[in-house]
Amino acid sequence: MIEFQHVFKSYGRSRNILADINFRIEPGEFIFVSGPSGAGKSTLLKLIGGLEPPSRGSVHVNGHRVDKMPRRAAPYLRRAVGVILQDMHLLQDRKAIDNVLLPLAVTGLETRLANTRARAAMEKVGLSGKEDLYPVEMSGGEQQRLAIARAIVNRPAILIADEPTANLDEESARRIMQVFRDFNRVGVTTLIASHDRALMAAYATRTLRIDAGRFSDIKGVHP
Ligand SMILES: Nc1ncnc2c1ncn2[C@@H]1O[C@H](COP(=O)(O)OP(=O)(O)OP(=O)(O)O)[C@@H](O)[C@H]1O
Repeated sequence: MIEFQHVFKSYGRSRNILADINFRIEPGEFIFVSGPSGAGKSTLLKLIGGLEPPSRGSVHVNGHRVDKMPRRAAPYLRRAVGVILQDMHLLQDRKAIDNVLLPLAVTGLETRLANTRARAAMEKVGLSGKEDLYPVEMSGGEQQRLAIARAIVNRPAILIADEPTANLDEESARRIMQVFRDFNRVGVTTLIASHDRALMAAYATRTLRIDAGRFSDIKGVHP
């Protein structure tokens, strides 16, 4: 469950990017966050992932108040929420498999088990056999799937992805969306920020839209 109550967000002394946002997302929902460039889509996802604090209001994730979480609770959130940001932050000097292993390092999982988990995550996103490649040796779509593998290796209950299909050709975008759908089908709550109308028309069941500070919660796609 994700719940925003009277959430405001500004950066420093700038205007409010988000103003009095209220919504609730039930486990297993598949949601798009839409709106023009700069509207605050990434900001909204970052609040859920605990990567930015709200200026006011409360953000609940699985019954925990993210905005009040002490620093030592951050590992909990990192495990509960898989984050795929726009710049994927893949480590270029590490092989694909080592990028996926990274989130497991902090869990203290035994090496052999960690390797099995990382390989399984790569298999789920269709990257079996690419374990030993470096990110630069992979296509844009493959790098995006690698970022997804890294986000799901800890088996999060929630996945948030910021423009995961930007800069991808149609076929790669379709494959990425299929990966999200597969996770959603087994119960993972999924939020995807996008301004690709065709993509949303094909997949959206509910859209949270931010436009010039106005927020709307729409069943299906924004008309
Ligand atoms: N760390 C930051 N410090 C200051 N301002 C920021 C910061 N992050 C975002 N902003 C500003 O907040 C506004 C919303 O940014 P955000 O990235 O959430 O929008 P977006 O809808 O995701 O845009 P895009 O579609 O272009 O990615 C923008 O005006 C941006 O310049």
